[in-house]
Amino acid sequence: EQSEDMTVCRLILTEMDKHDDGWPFLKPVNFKQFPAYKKYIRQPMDFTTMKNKLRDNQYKTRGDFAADVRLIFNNCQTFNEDDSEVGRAGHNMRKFFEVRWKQLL
Ligand SMILES: Cc1ncccc1N[C@H]1CCCS(=O)(=O)C1
Repeated sequence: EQSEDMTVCRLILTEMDKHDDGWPFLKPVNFKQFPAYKKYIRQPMDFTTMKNKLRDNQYKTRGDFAADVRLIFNNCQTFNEDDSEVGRAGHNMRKFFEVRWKQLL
């Protein structure tokens, strides 16, 4: 059911927003703080942008939603060393998402 699908998406996004390791992904990366980011990351994404897209009904399927979540963590791996605060948070949050995503299938 379409609306139930979006309920699951909203639930997972809320859980990721509250997760201890979610802090690097709450808001768009600041290009002033990270000038190289704009050059290397073609499609930035973050939890607040996703919340707004959900609100504006911009996700038609669960797949569309999952693609944006995976974009966040793929961008994180592209820009951050695995052995860094943000890099580790990204790996932890990706794992959290994928496990939760399957549980709520
Ligand atoms: C996800 C990400 N990728 C690359 C650089 C930075 C970030 N996140 C930042 C978000 C604001 C707080 S911070 O500046 O410590 C980390």
